[in-house]
Amino acid sequence: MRVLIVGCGFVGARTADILHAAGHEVVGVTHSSTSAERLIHKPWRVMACDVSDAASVASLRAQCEGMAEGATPAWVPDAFIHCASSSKGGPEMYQAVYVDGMGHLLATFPGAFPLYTGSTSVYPQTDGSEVDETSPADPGKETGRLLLAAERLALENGGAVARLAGIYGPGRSFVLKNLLEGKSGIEVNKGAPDGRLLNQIHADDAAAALVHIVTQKLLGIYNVVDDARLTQRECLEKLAPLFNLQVPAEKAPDPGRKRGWTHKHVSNARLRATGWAPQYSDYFAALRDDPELAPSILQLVAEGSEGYLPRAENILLIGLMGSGKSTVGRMVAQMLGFQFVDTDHLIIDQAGCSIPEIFAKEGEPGFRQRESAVLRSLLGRRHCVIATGGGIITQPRNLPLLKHLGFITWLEADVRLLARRTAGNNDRPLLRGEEPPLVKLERLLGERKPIYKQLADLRIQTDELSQQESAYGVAESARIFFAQR
Ligand SMILES: Nc1ncnc2c1ncn2[C@@H]1O[C@H](COP(=O)(O)OP(=O)(O)OP(=O)(O)O)[C@@H](O)[C@H]1O
Ligand SMILES: O=C(O)C1=C[C@@H](O)[C@@H](O)[C@H](O)C1
Ligand SMILES: [Mg+2]
Repeated sequence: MRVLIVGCGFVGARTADILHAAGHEVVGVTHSSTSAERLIHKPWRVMACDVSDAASVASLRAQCEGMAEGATPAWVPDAFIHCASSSKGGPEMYQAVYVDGMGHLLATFPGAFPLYTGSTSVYPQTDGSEVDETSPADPGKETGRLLLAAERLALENGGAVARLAGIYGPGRSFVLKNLLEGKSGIEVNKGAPDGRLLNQIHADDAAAALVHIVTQKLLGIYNVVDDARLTQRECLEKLAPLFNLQVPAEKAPDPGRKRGWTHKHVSNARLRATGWAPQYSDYFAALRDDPELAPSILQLVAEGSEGYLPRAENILLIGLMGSGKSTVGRMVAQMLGFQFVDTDHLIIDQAGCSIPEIFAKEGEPGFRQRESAVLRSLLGRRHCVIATGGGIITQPRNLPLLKHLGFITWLEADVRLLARRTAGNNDRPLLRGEEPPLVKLERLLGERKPIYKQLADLRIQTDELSQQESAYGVAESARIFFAQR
């Protein structure tokens, strides 16, 4: 199938990736040549076009036709997906991008199946009711009415509309970002004593839904939302403790909300009945199973102008194999009355086999995936001493999690000492390869040192110290660190 994807943003680019990987011919369209450049590495074609301008859309068609050289028939799309965004503009932008844009695409590609991506914000209900595609959609705001006008164009021309709920994914989650930045509240009023009902969808699931609708040419309107029925209170009461934060206070709904204040639960039953199901049934499943979601938002907050990342009251030990993370960690836990946790042990328990067996069966990538999942599962824990695996810092996605999870100590020791300490057993597959252990440890130190250094709140050179002395140093430094925060 030949598909034109107009608007290759957060959902559009993913949709193009899925279609391309499934063997479809994809042309991705962005609104300017600068935005096209950002997608230059994609395996599908990218073209620039301003959908609000009829001449620009005509030129897009000419560019598509020009793709097929010589005698082969011109490249004409079998379907197009309008998922361009007005980038937060007002009614004029909505009219230009959504309504005029849809009109230009329909006129220019008359034979193509049209899919318009709208929004569940068109349902105006404020009574907490369950809404489906047959429920009244009559938003009070002008912008909402323009979304409906664009929808009508798709429907009247034998196409489909996907009404997307609030999209989140790696790098984007307003709920978590606001919470971490201390900006969230439970928006209550008389009709919603527990705050609004949240209707959300993971970007991967949204993209999979668009692919599902377009490849099957499903007709009519489909809500694209996950399976959860979740009030703001339920969400924040579960989310805040996961990040060691207080549940935010209640507040009045913000009258300036871009798409108005609504309180309804949007049903996905119609789309589910056609065979689509979300990979992430709710937001918490995504936090657990999407390896990038939580780390990316923690990173965003850490980099943000306010830059304050909440740190949980735990102690983490990092460092090379044999540096004493497990041994010293156990002692620190005892000194402070903290619980001792070892990520390597959690991985072994969860996998039901040893680390060398995991490496043999799944390779190092399999082991690293398990290690990241174990780290995510520690979100919300406090008063723990966490001994980590020596290579946990090799995965960039683990770094914001480690930083958030607590006070980080890097245990250092001379590599010859490490080689001696680790010589006695076969639990460390990385030291049982072709390379002699000392050479391997030296190489790993070279690769990892900058990351250990960047991450550590405290470095302890342990060569001359007993295990008790190291443990005492960690415990006292952590005590001071937490007392000062
Ligand atoms: N400061 C120390 N002095 C003497 N021996 C030590 C010291 N720290 C650790 N050891 C010994 O070194 C060996 C390896 O230590 P340990 O298992 O705690 O390392 P680790 O950092 O957890 O390694 P890995 O990354 O492989 O889990 C153990 O036998 C331990 O008793
Ligand atoms: O340094 C490493 O990469 C490793 C250290 C151990 O703790 C284990 O996590 C595993 O053997 C890998
Ligand atoms: Mg260990």
